[in-house]
Amino acid sequence: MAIAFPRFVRSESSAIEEANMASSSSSSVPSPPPPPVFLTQEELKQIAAYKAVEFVESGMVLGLGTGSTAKYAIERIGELLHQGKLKNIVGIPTSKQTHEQALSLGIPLSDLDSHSIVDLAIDGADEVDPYLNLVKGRGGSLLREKMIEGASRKFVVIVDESKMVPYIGGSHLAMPVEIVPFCWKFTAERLQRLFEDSGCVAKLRTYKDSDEPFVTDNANYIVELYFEKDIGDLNAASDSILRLPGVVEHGMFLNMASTVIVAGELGITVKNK
Ligand SMILES: O=C(CO)[C@H](O)[C@H](O)COP(=O)(O)O
Repeated sequence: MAIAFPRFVRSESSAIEEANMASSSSSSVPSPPPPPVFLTQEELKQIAAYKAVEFVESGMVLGLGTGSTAKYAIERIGELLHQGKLKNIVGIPTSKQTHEQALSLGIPLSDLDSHSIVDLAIDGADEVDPYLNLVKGRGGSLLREKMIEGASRKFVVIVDESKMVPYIGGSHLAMPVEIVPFCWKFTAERLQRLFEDSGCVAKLRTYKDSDEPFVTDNANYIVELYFEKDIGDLNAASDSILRLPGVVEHGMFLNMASTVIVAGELGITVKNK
């Protein structure tokens, strides 16, 4: 699919790169401004993903993210490998779904046991706050994502602008917590109680159109936390969640992203830590 690239790219922490803004006409009659380009959310995701793949170099060990945005980055990596523009790439997939996609594209795969240091990971996110803290895992892969992205020298996050929030929990959508299935109600209640001052409601994730609990790639369940109000100190919240027996991992990725690429109607913004 042809991509309608936005008219400029803005980097907040380094140089500002503006493209296609100047008129190429030398006539004295000013040419009319170009018509506005309206991009779909899918196109924005693809634009962010392709921009992130510009960071990929031959010989790298790559963390391959999960979800509808990461999918475009993996597709692009596969394409560049086939064109011979990238060579000797090793991918470490963050989910079974991504493993399947990467296999189908012929991307050589490995794992953290064989490659404990990852050069670059590229993945989507559900929320990004102004400090580049993230919520991830609405696709259910937060544990493997956190292990692989936590082992990465550089972690590039790709989002469309709808994912930007003023504070973590600010979308009022779910913040996922992976828990063991054993006595899940007990763990869910304890999680809800931890954040009762923030109006937290904890719900077990089920499959769409079914009451069956959603089961992660690690054979665990996911409890989704909904907050009415800001949960405040994120590191304290993280510690208190992880201290609960029964919790495996949560979807707050604090201080992990090195770069966030945000694709919006007006262009791409590259935010660096
Ligand atoms: O964390 C994730 C999966 O566990 C995804 O990266 C996150 O949910 C964003 O997904 P999408 O790009 O489809 O919006």
